[in-house]
Amino acid sequence: MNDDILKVLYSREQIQDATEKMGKQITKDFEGKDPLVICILKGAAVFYSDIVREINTYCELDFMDVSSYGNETVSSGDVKIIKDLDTSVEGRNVLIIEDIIDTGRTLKCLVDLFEKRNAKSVKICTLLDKPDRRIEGIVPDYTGFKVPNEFVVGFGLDYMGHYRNLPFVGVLKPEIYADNQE
Ligand SMILES: O=P(O)(O)OC[C@H]1O[C@H](OP(=O)(O)OP(=O)(O)O)[C@H](O)[C@@H]1O
Ligand code: HPA
Ligand SMILES: [Mg+2]
Repeated sequence: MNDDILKVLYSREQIQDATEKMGKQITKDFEGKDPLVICILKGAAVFYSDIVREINTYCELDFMDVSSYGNETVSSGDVKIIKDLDTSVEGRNVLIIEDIIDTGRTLKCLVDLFEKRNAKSVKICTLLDKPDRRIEGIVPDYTGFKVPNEFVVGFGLDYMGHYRNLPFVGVLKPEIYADNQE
């Protein structure tokens, strides 16, 4: 698996530092607000487990599974809810945790949904932001790194279901993508 990586963009240590910084700020901003901290599966799972342990105030955790990429490197634009929240967002301060904002379609759909469900506030924390590819006007409140316009994998992010377990964020060798384009 490691042989498929062309280059590492963000190491485990760099991600850890960024996560600690974001956690400190989130702790300050959400003190006394008892936020509902939502993990957007599957991509955010790895980052989520780290960031929630840096939030040093009362909060509740919940999970939602949405998907728009399937096995492609380009969003289908069709955001499907595979598993909804167990908790009501009505009157709650919501903090969405994502691995990456790319076109912004996933988050636009989620922010609209939580506003329609009468959340008190909706904020976004993302490990990675790829602003060059934005279609929807989504701006995160907490960002780990701005990434160049490349398809990245690792730390929760997949290509065809693989590489989520890499402990860093990197770029695959071009032949890996080419091998899958028939
Ligand atoms: O800004 P966008 O263009 O919408 O892309 C970002 C979304 O795409 C990926 O999820 P995906 O739909 O691939 O599902 P996954 O999290 O299960 O991998 C990623 O985890 C984000 O949720
Ligand atoms: O660059 C990416 N990598 C993996 N999954 C993604 N989903 C949106 N953008 C990406
Ligand atoms: Mg996702």
